[in-house]
Amino acid sequence: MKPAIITTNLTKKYDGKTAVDNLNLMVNQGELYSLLGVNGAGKTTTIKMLSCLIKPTSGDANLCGCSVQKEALKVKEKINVSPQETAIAMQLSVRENLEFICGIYGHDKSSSKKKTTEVIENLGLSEIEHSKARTLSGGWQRRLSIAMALISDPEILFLDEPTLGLDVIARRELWQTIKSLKGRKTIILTTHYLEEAESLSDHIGIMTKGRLVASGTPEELKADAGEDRFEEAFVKLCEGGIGQ
Ligand SMILES: Nc1ncnc2c1ncn2[C@@H]1O[C@H](COP(=O)(O)OP(=O)(O)OP(=O)(O)O)[C@@H](O)[C@H]1O
Repeated sequence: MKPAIITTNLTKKYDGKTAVDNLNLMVNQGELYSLLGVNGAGKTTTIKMLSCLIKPTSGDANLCGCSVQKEALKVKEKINVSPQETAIAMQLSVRENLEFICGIYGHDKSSSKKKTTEVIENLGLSEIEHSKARTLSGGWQRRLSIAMALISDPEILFLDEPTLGLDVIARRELWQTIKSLKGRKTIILTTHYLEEAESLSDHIGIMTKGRLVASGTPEELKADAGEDRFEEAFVKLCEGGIGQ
């Protein structure tokens, strides 16, 4: 398997305070990797550095062969982000939102229609394609937000807390959408829902105070912590930092 992301001593300091501390992780192409950690652990800062929204203080990350320090523009062509705060135009329909994004990426009218239809079909949005975004439930809005991020055909997709605030049914429906992308895209997910990480991830990294304190498959992490339940393993690994 080829690596999609390799970070080397990736570090971010804010006014001398270290938010991400010499992070070394590797994510293989086509896998779903979850970054977990308690509030303030450094997950969002890591995602922001990997998606070139902020510059690392030191160290580097290589995404699909390109350095975030030296080739940020090339990295941006290969990735996309479905952010926590949705970037949907509420007065537009689902189709109009997607066609608008196609325009930003330089598609002409007929190619926009074709690409939009393809993404609508792939993400199961057909029944709501003509609904105004503002009339959609939170779950549908998140699905539209992911669809918008897929218009550019990114090799790597970042999903920052994609199911935050969704009810349990909508959350599980979104899991199906995310599962349907597995293997086709490299996905980096942050979440506070441990059951979600356990159910969806190929590999999980656990961060505490800016450092990666454990990494492995959900089964490996449970075995490392000597726990049957993932939640117990997570707490133990956060506190003890074993299992690297
Ligand atoms: N722009 C900023 N300026 C100063 N400090 C910051 C900034 N952004 C983040 N931090 C600090 O960096 C640390 C890591 O924050 P970060 O948001 O990456 O954590 P997180 O794991 O994503 O947390 P959460 O789960 O609450 O979203 C925290 O101590 C935070 O206060």
